[in-house]
Amino acid sequence: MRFFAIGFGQAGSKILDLFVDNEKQRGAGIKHNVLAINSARTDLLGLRHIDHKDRILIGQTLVKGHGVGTDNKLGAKVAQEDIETILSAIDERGTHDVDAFLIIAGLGGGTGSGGAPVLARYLSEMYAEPVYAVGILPAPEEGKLYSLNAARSMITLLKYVDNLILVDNGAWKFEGASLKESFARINEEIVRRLTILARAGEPIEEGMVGEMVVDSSEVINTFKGGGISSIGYATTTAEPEKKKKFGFSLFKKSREEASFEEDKSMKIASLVRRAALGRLSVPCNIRSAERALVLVAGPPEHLDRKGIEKAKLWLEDQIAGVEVRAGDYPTRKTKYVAALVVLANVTDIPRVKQLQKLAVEAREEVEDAEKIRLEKTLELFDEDIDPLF
Ligand SMILES: Nc1nc2c(ncn2[C@@H]2O[C@H](COP(=O)(O)OP(=O)(O)OP(=O)(O)O)[C@@H](O)[C@H]2O)c(=O)[nH]1
Repeated sequence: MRFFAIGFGQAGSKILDLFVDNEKQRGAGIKHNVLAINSARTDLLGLRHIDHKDRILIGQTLVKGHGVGTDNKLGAKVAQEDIETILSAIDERGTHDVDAFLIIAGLGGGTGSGGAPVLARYLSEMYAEPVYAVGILPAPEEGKLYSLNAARSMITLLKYVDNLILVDNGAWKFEGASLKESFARINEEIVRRLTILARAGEPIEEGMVGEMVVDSSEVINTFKGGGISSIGYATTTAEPEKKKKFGFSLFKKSREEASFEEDKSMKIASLVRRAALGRLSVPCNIRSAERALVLVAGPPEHLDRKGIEKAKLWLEDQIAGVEVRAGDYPTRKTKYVAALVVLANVTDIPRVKQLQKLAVEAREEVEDAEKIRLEKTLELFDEDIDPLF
């Protein structure tokens, strides 16, 4: 699955930077196109792995390289003003072998939160390829302004994207660590999921045979519909296969072998269950998902078709719809077996409801404060003095 991946704003660019590094380290050989876009010059300079030619500073006339200061209306304006520059950069890099666009942004800030929906709108109008967004939700302790930004951005994004994959910073904060301290680890978790998703439909390593191949078109079919998705992930170490000591008699050997195979398939099925029921990118009710996709990656001797089929049947029972796609990706470049579960088009997401409530409160407080400020300022000058002009 080849992405044209765009990191918008600080959070989005940092996550993309890590994704680029990860792909290089693994020698994945999948050619993604990437762009980091920001209105803050220093944030762009801080990136380490994205080529300088793939970094775009926007809004120089309006904010002079200093960012939009958590004002996502200004973020949208800045993106709109420089949309030609962004679209030309995308066009120059080419889109003919791209399977989907992926815009990554923190929804609580200004540049990414305001700019991502503007870009999504243009891309969806101009290109046939699906447009996905990875939206990072602010943690509750970041305050109501962040909630208002995220709620506004989400509702606009949903008008233009083919799917919005949410990540909840609040749910992912690591115990004992501050939110800022947790960022690096949260970003790693996001990148792990994106990396596996990117493996779908790509040529596997030489000499490896995937038993159940998931093509990029199956990912696209899972995500279609323009809803919100949550992604689960679980890993287990791929223990070296114990030398099979299968006794003397032929009968005994086949029984032990069967139980060994059974064990392997149970492990895969339970790994997938852990991914679906464990920490999701945004906590949601699995029973409200319309579709699901399972991808299992790991050393080939640890993958198991029966296990994946079992997991698939189990997921069919769990979700609201009936469409569950599943496949594997054998690789020797890891000591782990990893399972990714996409819960597509989920509708029961308490955090989204809560964010909207906070956003409405924030909007009302802003409006009230403005009204009071105007009244009080007028009261300050209620003596009968004429202005100069
Ligand atoms: N997961 C994660 N979230 C981040 C990171 N950096 C910032 N955030 C979150 O993203 C939101 C702020 O978005 P940013 O990307 O920093 O802001 P921006 O788009 O650059 O916009 P301005 O700074 O206002 O110009 C907040 O909710 C932060 O919690 C990061 O590295 N990882």
